[in-house]
Amino acid sequence: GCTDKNDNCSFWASQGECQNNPGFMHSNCPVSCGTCVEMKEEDLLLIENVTNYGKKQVVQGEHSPRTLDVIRKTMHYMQNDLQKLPPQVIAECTNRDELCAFWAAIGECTNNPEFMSQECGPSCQNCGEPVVPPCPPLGTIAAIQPGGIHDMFERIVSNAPGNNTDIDIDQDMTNYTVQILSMPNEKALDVSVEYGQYPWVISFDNFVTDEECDKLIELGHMVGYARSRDAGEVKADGSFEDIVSEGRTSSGAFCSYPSNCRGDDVAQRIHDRIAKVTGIPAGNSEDLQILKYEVGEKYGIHHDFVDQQLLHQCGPRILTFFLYLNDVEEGGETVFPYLGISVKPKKGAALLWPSVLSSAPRQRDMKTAHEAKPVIKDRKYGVNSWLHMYEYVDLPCGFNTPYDLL
Ligand SMILES: O=C(O)CCC(=O)C(=O)O
Ligand SMILES: [Fe+2]
Repeated sequence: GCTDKNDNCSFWASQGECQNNPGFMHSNCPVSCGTCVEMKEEDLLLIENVTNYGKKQVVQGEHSPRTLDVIRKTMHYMQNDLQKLPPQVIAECTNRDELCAFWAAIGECTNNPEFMSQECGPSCQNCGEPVVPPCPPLGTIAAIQPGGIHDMFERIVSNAPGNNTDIDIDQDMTNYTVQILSMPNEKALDVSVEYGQYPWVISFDNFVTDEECDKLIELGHMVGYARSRDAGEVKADGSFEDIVSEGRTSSGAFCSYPSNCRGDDVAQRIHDRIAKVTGIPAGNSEDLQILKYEVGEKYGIHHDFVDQQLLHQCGPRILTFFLYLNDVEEGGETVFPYLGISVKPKKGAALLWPSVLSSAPRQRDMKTAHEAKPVIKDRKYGVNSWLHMYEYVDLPCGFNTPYDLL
């Protein structure tokens, strides 16, 4: 029958996740999303028949018609086309997950081809075919070329209005100053030595006004700060366990359009300001993740780069723009253990660092692993803006659902 598969379903639904993350929600929380459907006799038979080719398929929610369509095509493919292929291919061709047909119906065969070919050959009707990595989506271009991160940081440092009185600040810009916490030495421009080089890390003062800080905190409360899920929980596609916030005990709220947050004037102004300073379009930023740490809460050492996103249309996270929304009496520092950097939270301040190498912007820069120290006295509020290589907002980012629920 039609049931919710997670205790948090009704909470997530109340936060607008049915609209925000329909892929994940409609298959896991159909009751809370109100998307259970009555199945026809012939459809039930179809679902029964396709179990000859792997796991029984889940058909639920508003995507049911398209999911059934995939199953019909799967049956035809398995009974006709597949039979012309070598026996080893036939033997390997099976749906290994109950969500294969659903994923195929929402476009994952093209958005996430490596995973889908492995797990869901019948549903994608491509058993034995070589995997073609996804092209960058039409109409968007890579935000950063090799060397571009280095150039960007140099530009940000020399253009900071508070450091340089020649720069006019327009209406929505603040009079921020910039300090360099880490930068490559001269040889950084020689690509071949970059692995041994230090990355850029810079901090900003007065990047966000007091009023904007207060508004962002309030938006977080409006959306609702949800406690991070425990590390090790199996994700919708079963493969993200070790990426998930190892050691995060704080709470977070994603400032999305469906939760009436991303469209807010202040949220938009912050996205625009970050875009103006970095030169990376606002659409390449994930929804602002507003964080709340109570006394004792922390985020253990981790890296913001997510390997699986290399296969997604949005591409990897290339930069983290982190905002501090309040002064914290004690604790709560952001620490980069490999760089000897420790930053104390300060209202309106910000921190910018790359997740990737400037010379090879699809490769993780291990040196920017970092942690948030436990808050000792007070409460800490912060914001993540994760900037991607490609457009994030208007195009599907493969399986962004599991991250969006962190
Ligand atoms: O709270 C901080 O200082 C850093 C948080 C962080 O690294 C993250 O959320 O990925
Ligand atoms: Fe982080």
